[in-house]
Amino acid sequence: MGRVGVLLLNLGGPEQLEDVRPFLFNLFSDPEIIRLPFPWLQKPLAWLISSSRAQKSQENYQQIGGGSPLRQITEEQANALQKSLEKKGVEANVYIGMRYWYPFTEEAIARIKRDGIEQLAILPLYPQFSISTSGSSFRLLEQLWLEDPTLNRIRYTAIPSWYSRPGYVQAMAELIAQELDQLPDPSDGHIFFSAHGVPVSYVQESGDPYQREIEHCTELIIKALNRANDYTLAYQSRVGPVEWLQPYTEDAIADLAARGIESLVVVPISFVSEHIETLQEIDIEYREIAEEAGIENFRRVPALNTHSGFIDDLADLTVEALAAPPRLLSEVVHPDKRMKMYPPERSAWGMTPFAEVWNGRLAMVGFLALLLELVSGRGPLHFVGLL
Ligand SMILES: C=CC1=C(C)c2cc3[nH]c(cc4nc(cc5[nH]c(cc1n2)c(C)c5CCC(=O)O)C(CCC(=O)O)=C4C)c(C)c3C=C
Ligand SMILES: [Fe+2]
Repeated sequence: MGRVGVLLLNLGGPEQLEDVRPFLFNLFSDPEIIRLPFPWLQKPLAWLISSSRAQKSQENYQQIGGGSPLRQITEEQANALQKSLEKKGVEANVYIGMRYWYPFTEEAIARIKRDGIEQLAILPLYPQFSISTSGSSFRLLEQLWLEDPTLNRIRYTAIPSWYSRPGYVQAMAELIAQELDQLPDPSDGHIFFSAHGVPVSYVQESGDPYQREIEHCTELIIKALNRANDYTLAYQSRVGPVEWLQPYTEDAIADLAARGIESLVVVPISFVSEHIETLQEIDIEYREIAEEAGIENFRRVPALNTHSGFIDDLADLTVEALAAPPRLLSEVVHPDKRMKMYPPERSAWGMTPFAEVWNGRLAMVGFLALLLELVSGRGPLHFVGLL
C-alpha cells in the first residue's frame, strides 16, 4: 500500500455568531440545497435568504453557546479514526473536508496532494446518502478532479453510504437501550426516530434514496435493539415553502401525546455528531412542544460522536473499502438514471439568444423585487414562508 489517506466529508458549521450569515450564504448557494430552474438566480437568492435568516439562526446558535460544535467533534472523530486504523496496522492520515465552512473540502484536497497521498478512502460522515449531503460533497469533488488532472494519480474509492454497518447499528441500539433504561418504566418508552428532512421532490422526482435508507436504517436498529417498544419515524428541520418528507417531527410528537404516550426517547438518526439540530431543535424546541402536549418523560439519545464501537466500525469500513475495487465519484454521483443531481438536463431552448435576453431582464426584475422585499420585510418570499 502507498501513502494512505481518509477524507471525512461533513457539512461544517459556523464557529462564532459572525460566521452564521456567510455560512448560510455558502449553504444556500449550493444548487443541491436549493434547486432553481435558473442558475443565475442562485447567488442573489442565497444572499437574500442568508441575510434575512441570519438573525433567527444566530439566536439559535447563541442558545448552544454561540457556535456549532461540528468542527471540534469532527476533529475528535478524525483523531479517533486515525488511532483505530493504526491499531489495525494501517498508517493513515485523516483529513476533514467540510462543504460549507472551514476546513473546506478544497483545503483538504490541497493537503492530500501536498502530502503525496496515493490511496484515498472518501468517507462521508452521513450514514445515509442524500443528494443534498453526501451527493453535494461528491459532486464538488468530481468538479475538483475535473479541474486538476494531477489528482488522477490518487487511487481513491468513494463510499456512498454505510448505515447498515453492524458496528454503527449496534452502537445506536446500545445508546437507545441506555436511554430507555433511565425511564420510570423502560417497557413503556416510545422510541421516536427524528431524521433531518428533505423536500419530497428530492425523493419522488430526483430519485434520492435518502428516505428509503432512513427507513431501512431504523428497521435495522430496532431489530438490533430487540425490545418490544413501539417506535415512530418523523422528519425535522424543514426550510422554506415546499412540502418536505412527512410526518413532521412536531406534528408526530403532538399526535403521540394526544394518544396518551407519556415517555418519549428521541433518536437523531441522520447524523453522527451533536449539532444545532440536536442541541437546539430537539433539546429545546421539541422538548417544549412535547412537555406542553403532556409528555412527562422526554429523553434524547446522544449523538455517537467518538463512541468507540462506532469509530472502530468506521475503521473496518475504511480498510475494507481500500481493499475492494475502487468506486469512482462518477459512479456515486450518477449511480443510475433514476437519480438526478443538479443541474437538470438543459433543454436546447434555454441557450437561445431570445431566452438569454429574457432571462437577463427577468433576473433584473426579480433581483430588484427581492431587494425591495429584504428592505421592506414584505413580498412573495415572506408570504410563502421562505423568509
Ligand atoms: C443528513 C443530514 C442533513 C440533510 C439531509 C440536510 C438537508 C438540508 N438542510 C437544509 C438547510 C439547512 N441545514 C442547516 C444545518 C444543518 N444541516 C445538517 C444536516 C443535514 N441537512 C446539519 C448537521 C446542520 C447543522 C450544522 C451545525 O451548524 O451544527 C441549516 C443551518 C441552520 C439553520 O439556519 O437552521 C440550514 C438552513 C436544506 C434546505 C436541506 C435539504 C435540501
Ligand atoms: Fe441541513
